[in-house]
Formats: sequence, structure tokens, C-alpha cells
Amino acid sequence: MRLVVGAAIVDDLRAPTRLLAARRSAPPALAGRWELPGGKVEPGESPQEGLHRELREELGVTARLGAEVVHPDGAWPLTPQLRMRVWWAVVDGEPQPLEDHDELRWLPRGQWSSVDWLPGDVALIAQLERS
Ligand SMILES: Nc1nc2c([nH]c(=O)n2[C@H]2C[C@H](O)[C@@H](COP(=O)(O)OP(=O)(O)OP(=O)(O)O)O2)c(=O)[nH]1
Repeated sequence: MRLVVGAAIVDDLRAPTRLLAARRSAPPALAGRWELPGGKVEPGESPQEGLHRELREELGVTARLGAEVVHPDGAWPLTPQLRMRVWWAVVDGEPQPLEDHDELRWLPRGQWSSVDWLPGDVALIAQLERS
């Protein structure tokens, strides 16, 4: 079982009005679907270290993490091999699609479920919207 970390990047941790969605450019089976920026934690890294690294690599930003978005079982199941932990985050500057994504989109509150999320993200995004 491999751990993936993701960031729910918003404009304001206390009163979010927009959420950043990222459209995958690869592999072909996932390309075109939307996800939270992030990726797999590497051996020797803490989940938070891995998330900061992924956000630097993918978006070119430095992040400040807020609270974890907790799944009742501890982590969000994505596939039989993957589970994901997610933190709210704010970032400095405007994220750029440097790696893994061909489009970034700020979704206004109320429209967070309006893009075609990866299947494992749908319940998570619904929880973000309710929070
Ligand atoms: N980053 C991210 N990955 C997600 C989300 N939802 C979801 O099912 N996944 C899946 C897609 C991928 O199979 C996996 C993340 O792997 P990745 O390919 O982005 O990881 P990585 O950047 O570390 O790349 P690599 O080492 O596998 O090359 O988790 C999500 O919201 N964010």
C-alpha cells in the first residue's frame, strides 16, 4: 500500500472561497481527469515533507499547510494499492502547471464538484464542500 498526499489549496484557510483543481496530463488512463496537486510520498520523507516537495515541483510554490482533511479510516482510499492523506493549504504566488498537469483551475465555492475528478476524489471533494 502506497501513500499519496494531496493539497486542498484555497485562498483563505478560515473562509475559503476558491479551490485549486489540477488536470492530469499523464498517464493516458488518468489524463484529462482532475485531482488535488500532490503525489506519492518517497521513502524517508514525512507525508508533510512529501507534500511540500510535490507542490514545489508541480506548481512552483511554497505552501503553508492547515488542518488535515481526515477520512474516518485515517486515509482516503484511491485504489486497492493507494490511499491518500489531504491537508488544506494556502500558497505564495500563483501556481503554474510545471509538471504532471496541463491546466490549473480555481473553482469558486459552490462549484467544487463541477469538474471531472478522479474517481477516488469524489467523496473527498464532497466533504471539502460540506466543511
Ligand atoms: N496527486 C494526486 N493523486 C491522486 C489523486 N487522486 C488519485 O486517485 N490520485 C492517484 C493518481 C496516481 O495514481 C497517484 C499519484 O501518483 P502520481 O503519479 O501523481 O505520483 P508522483 O508524482 O509521485 O509520480 P510517480 O512517482 O508515480 O512517477 O494517486 C489526487 O487528488 N491527487
